[in-house]
Amino acid sequence: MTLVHLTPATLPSGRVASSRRPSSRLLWAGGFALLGLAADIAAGPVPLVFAAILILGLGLPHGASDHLAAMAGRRMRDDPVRLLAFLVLYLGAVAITLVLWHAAPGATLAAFLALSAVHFAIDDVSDGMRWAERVARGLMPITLPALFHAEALAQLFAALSTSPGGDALAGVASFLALPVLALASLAVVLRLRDRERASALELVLIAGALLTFSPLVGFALVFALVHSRGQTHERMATLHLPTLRAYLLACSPTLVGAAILFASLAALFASGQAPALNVVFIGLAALTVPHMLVTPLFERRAAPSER
Ligand SMILES: CC1=C(/C=C/C(C)=C/C=C/C(C)=C/C=O)C(C)(C)CCC1
Repeated sequence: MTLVHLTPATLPSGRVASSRRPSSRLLWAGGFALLGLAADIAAGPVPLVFAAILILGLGLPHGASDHLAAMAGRRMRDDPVRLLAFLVLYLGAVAITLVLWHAAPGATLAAFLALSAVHFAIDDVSDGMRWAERVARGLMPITLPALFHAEALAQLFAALSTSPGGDALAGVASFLALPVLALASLAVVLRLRDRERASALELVLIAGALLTFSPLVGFALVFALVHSRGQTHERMATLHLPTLRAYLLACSPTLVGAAILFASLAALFASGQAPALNVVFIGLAALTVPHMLVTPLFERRAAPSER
């Protein structure tokens, strides 16, 4: 529901509400979509750079508070052992993912995509069960690009695994794309029935973006503008940080660390010594694995007052 939130204010219940009007949110989304279109038309490395900026700039902040969610309201200096245990487990999950990816790239990419679908399905619907919408929101980013960009998707999946692995996964995505589109249409109808036009429109825009743009650009737009934005606002509410400024300040150690890491990578790219792009991608994907475990494990406990 994130095209629906932008400038938050804390409600008496502790939840975060938006003071942005839907029309202004749509304008923002339209502006980003135009940039995405320009990136796809420019081709070459531009779509990749556009996707990287969007994913890192707008996508990263929602995961930067994972340690705060895990501390469940405690201050770090009050429970350093918990923080240390969290960091060890977090980095351990990253390391295990990297080892698995090295040992069995095809199977690990498949598991990563499945876990991501579950993550989006859990996080991106906040009101009620809505099974059709959950399955659609989970699977759309992975399957819909296969309808009109099957070859590009297969190439990306192959770069992250093996050539036969990439073809097989893109084949599964193509097979699922139409049923997923049908589920998304059902979800739109159900939202319209409930007079929730903003949610219905958001679903239509997600599907439209994933069908239209190249796979990386479409994914980056949906990930940054829908998933990450929604989850940033959820975290702000859960952690009782009413403004974006307060949230970013609370996450600043992670954000500064990430900025140093990505600036070093950019410097390596500039000097021609960078690791292969697929290695960078796999590293980023591995970093999201513990993040995907944090929400179900810790988040609901972080704000007992909201239960
Ligand atoms: C569909 C698709 C991709 C899948 C990305 C996924 C599934 C990312 C998941 C990220 C998560 C779960 C972040 C959590 O916050 C690639 C590889 C970019 C290639 C282009 C198409």
